[in-house]
Amino acid sequence: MTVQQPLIRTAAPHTHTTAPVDATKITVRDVNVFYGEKQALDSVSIDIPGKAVTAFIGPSGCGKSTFLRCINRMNDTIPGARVEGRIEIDGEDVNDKSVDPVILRAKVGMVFQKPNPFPKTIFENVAYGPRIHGLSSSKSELEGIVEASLKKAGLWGEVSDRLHQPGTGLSGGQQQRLVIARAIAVQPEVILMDEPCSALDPIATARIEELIDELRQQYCIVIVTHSMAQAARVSQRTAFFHMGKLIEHGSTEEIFTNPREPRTQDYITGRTG
Ligand SMILES: Nc1ncnc2c1ncn2[C@@H]1O[C@H](COP(=O)(O)OP(=O)(O)OP(=O)(O)O)[C@@H](O)[C@H]1O
Repeated sequence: MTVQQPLIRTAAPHTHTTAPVDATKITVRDVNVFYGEKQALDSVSIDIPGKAVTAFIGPSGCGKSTFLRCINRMNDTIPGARVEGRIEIDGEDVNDKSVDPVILRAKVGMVFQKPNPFPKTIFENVAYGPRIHGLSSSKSELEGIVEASLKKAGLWGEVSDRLHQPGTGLSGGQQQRLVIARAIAVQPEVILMDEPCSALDPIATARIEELIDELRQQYCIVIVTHSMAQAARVSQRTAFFHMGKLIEHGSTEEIFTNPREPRTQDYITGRTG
């Protein structure tokens, strides 16, 4: 196959592409998802590494968000949705009857397209999770968790003097970092991001991308993005979906420079989309 020059360039190797990725964190085998009679995902199997960013790309409606929601059982909340197959995190079946979805969703945090802070103060947005999950035994411990989470989300410097003002008063990019701090506060292992920058301007987007690059040192991150440039910039692994099927996955560099499948090639070169 003749491989054309890619339209999208992956970031310089020192930032990620040649960095070794960690061992498998999430194991997915033969996952099918149905909404009523309609099948949205067809026999998806993939191993997702820990301490790395995996990007899900593909045309609109191919099932990226549906698959992301399988990982923390958010599809359970959609009437008529049915998930088959096996998804394990560190060898534990997320769909096992013994798994409490509330605890699972703390371990597997989620960030959505539109920042969704609670209508509470900045402090309360971050403190809420640790409080309900019993992660702190004193006020000062809780304050410590809030500060550490806001620092990890790169927001502390901008909000430390107004912690008791509403979270909704922040800019879109700050709100998205607040939501990330809220996820971090309950000690997640995996962070799922569903087009986290699509409502943000380029500067706020760049700030979130930098943050994602920092967070991957500590967390398994899975990001759905419509921007192939973003996938190339932030991820070490990329998975290409098309019409409910996982067509191809591999290192981001490979997928963007030398895809095995013509459908991947057509998508990344902009011939389909
Ligand atoms: N709640 C739902 N009820 C019924 N069908 C749904 C629901 N959510 C998604 N679907 C369908 O499942 C398929 C996959 O949708 P999904 O949102 O996962 O795709 P996507 O790749 O994330 O799309 P996009 O890039 O546009 O966000 C689509 O055909 C969609 O219409």
